Amino acid sequence: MPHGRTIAAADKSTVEAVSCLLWQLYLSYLPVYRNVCRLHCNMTFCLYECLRAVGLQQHYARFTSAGVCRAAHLSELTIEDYPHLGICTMEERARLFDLVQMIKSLDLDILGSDEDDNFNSNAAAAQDAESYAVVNGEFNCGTSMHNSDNILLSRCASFQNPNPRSTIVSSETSTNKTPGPQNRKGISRKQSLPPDMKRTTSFGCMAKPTPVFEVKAAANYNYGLPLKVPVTPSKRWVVGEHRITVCVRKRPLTRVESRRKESDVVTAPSGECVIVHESKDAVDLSPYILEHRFYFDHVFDERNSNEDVYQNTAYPLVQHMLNGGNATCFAYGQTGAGKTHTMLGSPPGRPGLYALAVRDIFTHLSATRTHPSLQVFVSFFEIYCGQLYDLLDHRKRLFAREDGQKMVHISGLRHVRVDSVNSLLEVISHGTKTRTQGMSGVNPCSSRSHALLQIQLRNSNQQIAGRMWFVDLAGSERASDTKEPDKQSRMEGAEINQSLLALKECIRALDRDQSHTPFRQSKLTQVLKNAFIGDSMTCMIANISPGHGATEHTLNTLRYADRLSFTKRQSELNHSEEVNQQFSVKEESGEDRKWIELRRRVESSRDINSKEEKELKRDFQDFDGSSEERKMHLRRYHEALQKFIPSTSSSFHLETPSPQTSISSSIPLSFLRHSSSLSVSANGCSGPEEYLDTDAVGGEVRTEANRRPFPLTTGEWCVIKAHWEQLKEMDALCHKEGLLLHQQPDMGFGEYVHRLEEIMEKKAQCVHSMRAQLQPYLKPIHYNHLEQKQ
Ligand SMILES: Nc1ncnc2c1ncn2[C@@H]1O[C@H](COP(=O)(O)OP(=O)(O)OP(=O)(O)O)[C@@H](O)[C@H]1O
Repeated sequence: MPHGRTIAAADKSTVEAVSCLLWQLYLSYLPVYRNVCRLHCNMTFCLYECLRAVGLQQHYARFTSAGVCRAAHLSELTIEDYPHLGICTMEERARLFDLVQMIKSLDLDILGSDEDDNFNSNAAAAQDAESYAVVNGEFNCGTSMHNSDNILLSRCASFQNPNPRSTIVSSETSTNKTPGPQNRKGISRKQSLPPDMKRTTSFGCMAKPTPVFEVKAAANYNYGLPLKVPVTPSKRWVVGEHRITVCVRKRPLTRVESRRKESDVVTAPSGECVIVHESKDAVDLSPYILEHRFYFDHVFDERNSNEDVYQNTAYPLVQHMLNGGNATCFAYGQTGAGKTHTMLGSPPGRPGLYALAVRDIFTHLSATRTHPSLQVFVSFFEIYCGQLYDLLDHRKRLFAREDGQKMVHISGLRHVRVDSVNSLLEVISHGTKTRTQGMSGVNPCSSRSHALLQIQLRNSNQQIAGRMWFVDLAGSERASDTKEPDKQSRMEGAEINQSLLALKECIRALDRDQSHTPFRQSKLTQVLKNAFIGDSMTCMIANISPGHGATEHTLNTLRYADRLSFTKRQSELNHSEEVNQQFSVKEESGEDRKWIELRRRVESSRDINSKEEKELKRDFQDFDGSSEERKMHLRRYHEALQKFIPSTSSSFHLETPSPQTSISSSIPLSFLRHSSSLSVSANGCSGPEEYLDTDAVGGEVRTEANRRPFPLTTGEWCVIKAHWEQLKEMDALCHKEGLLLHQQPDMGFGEYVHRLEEIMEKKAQCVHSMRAQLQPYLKPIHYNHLEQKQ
C-alpha cells in the first residue's frame, strides 16, 4: 500500500487510480479477508470481552502486542507482568487480579481445547455465520459463542453487573455437584444448581456452583400460597374484588450499590411471585443459597414503571373513591427501598402515584357531567415520633380527636384546593421540603416520619364525596438495626416500629372482621381509623431493595406483607372450597392441579406445625383447648389488661381504689419506653413491705434519704396494698398471655416475638407507673439503684 506521504505528493488522478485499484483488490479478496477476520475475532473476542467486563478494554492492544491473545493466556500472567500491560493503578491491578483468578479457577484444559476446537470448527462454519465487524475498536458479534466462552463471559458479566436472572437461567444446565449441607430442616435441595450469587472478593470460590435450597413452608411462616384461586367458568366468584391488596415492588440496584458491586438477590419470575436468594454459610463455612418464595397479588420488578404500578394498585382505589368510597394506599418497606419514588416519582419525567391518581381524578371529573360541582382538596401532614405536623402549614402541630360518633378529626389541618396535577405537585413539593428527614445507614435522605397525603372530593356543600389516603410510611427497619448511635434516632426507630406493628394488627383485624380493631395502639392507626372503617379499600405496596446487603430487611418486609395477606388467602381458600363443593369441577385444568398441590403442601406443613404444637401443649396443660377458645381467652385477658394499660396519650394516671387516698402521679410515656429491662416483678416477693421503707414502727415510712418522716395512714397503706395486688395480677396476666401466645397455631415467629415484646412493654409500663405512684414511700437506696439501672 502506498505510504500516506507518497499519496499526498502524487497528483489527484494518480490517487484516484490507486484508490480504484485498492477497491477492486479488496472486493476480490473480501471472502478471504472476512474469514481471516472471523478467525482472529474468535481467538481474541473472548479476551476482549473479558477485559471489557472488568473495565480494562482500553489495554486490549497492549495485551495482544505482548502476546496475550486469548482469555486462557490471562492465567499465565503474574503481578510482575501488570505494568508491562499498562496496568498501573491499584484499582486496575485489583480488577485484573480478580479476572486472572477467575480464569485460573475455570477448567483450563476444557477452555483451552475448546478454544482450539472453536477456532477450527468456526473456520469450517465460517460461511454460515453472520458477519463480524470491528466498529470503533469494539467487536460486534452476531453468532452465538462457544460454550466455554459463554461460561467465561457470563462469569465476567456477573463480575461487572451481577444479574441473578441471567445467571440462574444459564446455570440450569449445570450438573456440577458441590459437597454441601444436605437435608436442612425446612428446606429442600434443588435439582439444578445455580452458580454462586454470593459476592466474594476473589473468584476462586466461583469455580463450583453453590448448592441451592428452597425454603418450603418454614415452620414459623405461612408464605407459599398464591393469592388468586384459579377461576373456572363454573366458579361464580370474582377474583380481584378485595378489600385489601398486597403488592411487592422491587427497585433496581442504585448506582451506589452497583459501584459497591452488590449482587441482585431478588428475582420475580412471574407477576405474582418473588424469590429472594439468600446467601448463607453452613457450619463448615461452605456457602449455600436459600430460596425464599413469596406470592402476592402483584409483583413488580425493576422493569415496571410507576405507571404500571399505579394501574394495578392505586387505579382501582381511585375508581372506588370516585364512587364515594374510602381508599388507602400504603408504601411500606425498608429505608431506601423506593417508597418515596413510588409515591412521589421523580418529577418531571416519572410521576408517582400521587400525580397519576390526581390526573385520573381530574380526567374523570371533566369527562363526567354527573359531578360538575365536585372539588378536589388535599392535605399533607406527617406523623413524627407520635406527633402530627402539618406539612402545608409550617409544621404546625396538629391533634387528632374523636367526636361523639367516634369519627376522628384532625383539628387545625390545612386543606388546599387543587385544580390540576401541576398544582398538586407544587403543593406536595412544598410539603416534602418540610418533612422530617435524616441520614440513615442506607439512605442519605431517609424519611423519618410517616407522610400522609389526603385527597378529598367535596361537593358544593363542602361535604366529603370520596376520600383517598396515600401513606408513605417511614423506613421499616428495626430500631436496633439502624446504624444511628444517638438516642433520638433510636427513639424514632422504636416509634416507627410500634406504629407499623399497630398498622399490621389493624389491617389484619379488619380483614378478619374482628369485633375489636386496635386503632388506638398508635397515632398512625388512630388517624387512619376513618379510612379503614365502612366501605373502604386498602392497598399495601411493599417496596424491597434487591441488593444482597439488604437481604434481611427484604425478607422482613416480605414477611410483614405476607402476614397481611395470609388471612385473605385463608378466606379465599375456604371460599373456593365451598364453591368447588357446590359446582363439582369435573375436569381439572393444569392450573387447578397446581393449586390443589400447593394447598396440600401447605396443609402438610401445618401438620408439622401442629406436631410441634402438641409438644408445647404438654408443657401448658392448663391452657389446652381449641384455637377459638384460646383466642377467646386471649381476648379476655387483653381486655383485663387494658385497665392496667395507659392510653397512648403523653401521660397517664393509675386508678386508685379511693379518691380520698389517691396519690396522683403522672410520668411521661417516653420515660417508660424500653424499660422492660427493669425486671421489677410482683412474683417472688412477699409483699410491698420489701420495697417500702417500713423501718418505722406503726407504718411510718420515710422519703428520700430519710430526710423527712412520712406518716403512713391506714388509707394510704390500703392504696399501696391495692397497687401491689394490681401488680401481682398484672404479672400473672402477662404470664398467662405469654403462654397463650405460644399456642396460637397461625402465629409466625416474628409476630410472636413482637407480641411478646408488647407484653413486656406493657408490664414495664405498669411497673413504672406503680413505682412512680409509690415513689414517696420507697426505700431511697432501692429507688436510686433503679434509677442508676435505667
Ligand atoms: N423503581 C425505581 N426505579 C429507579 N430508581 C428507584 C426506584 N425506586 C427507588 N429508586 C431510587 O432509590 C433511591 C431511594 O429511593 P426512595 O427515596 O424512594 O426510598 P424510600 O423507601 O422512600 O426511603 P426512605 O424511607 O428512607 O425515605 C432513590 O434515589 C430513588 O430514585
